[in-house]
Amino acid sequence: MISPDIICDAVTKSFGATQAVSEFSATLKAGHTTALVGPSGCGKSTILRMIAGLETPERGEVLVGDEAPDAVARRGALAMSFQDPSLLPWRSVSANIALGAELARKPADQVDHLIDLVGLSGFADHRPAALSGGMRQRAAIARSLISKPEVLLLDEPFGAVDAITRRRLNVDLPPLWRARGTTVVLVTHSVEEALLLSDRVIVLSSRPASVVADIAVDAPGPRDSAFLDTPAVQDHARALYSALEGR
Ligand SMILES: Nc1ncnc2c1ncn2[C@@H]1O[C@H](COP(=O)(O)OP(=O)(O)OP(=O)(O)O)[C@@H](O)[C@H]1O
Repeated sequence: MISPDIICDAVTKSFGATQAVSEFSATLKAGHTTALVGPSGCGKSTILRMIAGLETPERGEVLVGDEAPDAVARRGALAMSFQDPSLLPWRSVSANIALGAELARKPADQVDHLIDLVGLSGFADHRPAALSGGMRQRAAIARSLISKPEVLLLDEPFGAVDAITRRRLNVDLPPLWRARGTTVVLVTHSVEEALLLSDRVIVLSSRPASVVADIAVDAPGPRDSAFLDTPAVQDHARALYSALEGR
């Protein structure tokens, strides 16, 4: 699979009188995971939605490789997992996960593996109403992974997941998308999660979002909770908190 760079060129977006994003520019490298962190309401989801082709910039441009985002989505190469999992209530967990492949016109050949990976073994035949919010979110993550997308957009994907499971998913899921060479953009409120999952963390200002810090997280090898205790990563965490606090 050849994943594309994502290029945001001076992207600006307003909703009526509310300017959500101002002149946001960044090239998000192919096969890398980039985290966007910033204060609540600063415009992170709006940036992600423009990369997904769900919102159109009023000025500037988003390109995924050399294509417009909606073209990439139409050919089934882009998947997104939202804060709100939006599963189909009449479908089982496994059928909801398979839907990610059906919509992308790809084979649904990894449903059981993904159910295991997100810790939903034993719930494959359950309907979403029989799951907790965190379990529904995990099903949505599996649904976004099944089509093996070139571009994966994750908006607070673990927000409702309990702390222990979240920690496990933070360690278990990235090897899957890294092995596939997926270009991933992640929105998270957690500095620790951003450091565990990402090659690069972009800190955004309060609304309208613009870049206030841009930190590369170079770390070959596996990342687990011990990784967060290493001096280099603690330096990154301090720099990120300073940028978030505007110091
Ligand atoms: N469809 C919309 N219509 C009107 N205003 C919107 C719309 N989408 C976003 N906004 C506004 O744009 C601003 C940025 O919203 P956005 O959801 O991008 O922030 P965020 O950084 O993702 O927030 P959070 O971290 O709380 O999820 C907010 O003031 C929000 O109210």
